[in-house]
Amino acid sequence: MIYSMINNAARSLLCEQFIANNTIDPKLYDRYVVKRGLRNSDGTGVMAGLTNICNVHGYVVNEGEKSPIQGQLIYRGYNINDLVSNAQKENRFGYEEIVYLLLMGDLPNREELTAFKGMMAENRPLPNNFFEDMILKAPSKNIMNKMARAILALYSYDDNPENRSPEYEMATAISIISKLPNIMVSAYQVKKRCYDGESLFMHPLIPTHSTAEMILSALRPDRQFTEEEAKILDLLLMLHAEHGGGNNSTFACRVLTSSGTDPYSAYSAAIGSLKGPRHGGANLKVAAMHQCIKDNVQNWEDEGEIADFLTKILNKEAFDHTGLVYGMGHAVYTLSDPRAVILRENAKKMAENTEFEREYKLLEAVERLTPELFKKIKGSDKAMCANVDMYSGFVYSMLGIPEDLYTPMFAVSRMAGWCAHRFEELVTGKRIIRPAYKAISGEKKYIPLDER
Ligand SMILES: CC(=O)SCCNC(=O)CCNC(=O)[C@H](O)C(C)(C)COP(=O)(O)OP(=O)(O)OC[C@H]1O[C@@H](n2cnc3c(N)ncnc32)[C@H](O)[C@@H]1OP(=O)(O)O
Ligand SMILES: O=C([O-])CC(=O)C(=O)O
Repeated sequence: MIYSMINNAARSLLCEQFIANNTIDPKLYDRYVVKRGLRNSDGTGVMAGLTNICNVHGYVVNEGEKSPIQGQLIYRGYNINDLVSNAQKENRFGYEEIVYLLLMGDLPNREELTAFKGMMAENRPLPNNFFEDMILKAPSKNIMNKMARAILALYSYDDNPENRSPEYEMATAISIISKLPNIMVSAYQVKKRCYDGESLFMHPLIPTHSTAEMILSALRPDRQFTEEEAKILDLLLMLHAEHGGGNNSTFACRVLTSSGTDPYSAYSAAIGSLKGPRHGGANLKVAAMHQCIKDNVQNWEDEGEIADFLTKILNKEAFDHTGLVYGMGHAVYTLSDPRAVILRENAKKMAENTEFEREYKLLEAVERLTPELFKKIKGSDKAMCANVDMYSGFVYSMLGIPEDLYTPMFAVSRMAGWCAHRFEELVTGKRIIRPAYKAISGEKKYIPLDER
């Protein structure tokens, strides 16, 4: 049921008027040299700031020409491949170390890491009555929506939410990063009870758990999980934690921060942005698209048949009729997104000799076939690769994590990056972010009501 009391006929009429008065001729963007989506004509982003936090490296510009390269992701100077492989070599969880690295600016030593993990564990519980008042009441079918509202609601539980001192901001950031997984799982349990007719259970937290272990333990009725499962979830958390200042959600966080507003407003806005299907919400869309391909392609090993269906998607004749192959394409990466490379390898290993193997091969065929089809259909020479959202949902599904949590898991991890960028904006930005819009409306003489 829609709460709006505007009937269909009125809605159509208002929309018609809106469209008639609001179309903008695409040629005007060129005439006024407007950088649509804050992009230069070759697709590179307009430089909007400086950052110490992360380098997303996806192409080189040589004598004015953009050349594709294999993608690299560097957190605070450390290559993501090194961060991941060293945590794996030492057989330990890596996400908490990455949170420390992003917030504080360098890797923690053993004592610092132990103390930080303790701080995160202490901060996981929600304030008194928060679950009853803010999560159980007014549930949402969409966990991203509930998480954004829960973060905003935390403002009321903070004694001094307008304190902008770095010490206060740091404490707030650690508190929110630690609480968000708990908020996510709680919101999901309530959603299942209210909308799916399932039982609600709320296991007590175990303070010694890493973030990945806490999530698996809280989600499963019997609290059981294997070490291997927890390490894969930890890997997903490490890979999603940060992606520079220009991605849509981080930029949203920086835009809000630059106005001087409170952290709860800035972080909830970032969650709202990440929810979008062209950003973090793409992992959910990939799952739906994968299902649609499985339903419509009879022989999953027939590349011709898969290519025909992808052609229909690209021509807006199938799936959600947007023409987008979700999980493909990136604003920065050209030949590869290093996160998708790592996730593909892990997805392959997990699926081998299991019921998931055929599905993995189908997804991999989508990744392989789409770039050529895209070039042919669009007549574009844009290099296109799979992005982080291509395989993440599939890995979550093999871990038994429900689709409702695909994008929320991304938000839980990325909160670390958003917090680091908020600090950087507070400390180094010092200007309200305020680009310009060229007005093309012209001027009109006011007509009195009776004469219109
Ligand atoms: C965590 C993340 O946010 S990763 C990205 C997740 N998003 C997705 O997977 C959604 C699918 N991909 C996309 O929509 C895009 O590739 C984006 C948003 C990720 C990046 O977009 P950009 O590189 O900036 O490309 P841009 O938006 O300029 O598109 C250029 C053209 O290519 C098309 N295009 C880009 N990606 C795709 C795609 N995956 N499938 C079909 N067409 C595409 C666009 O529709 C556009 O067509 P148009 O000129 O007819 O309007
Ligand atoms: O960088 C981007 O535009 C989107 C992305 O991959 C991310 O935020 O992880």
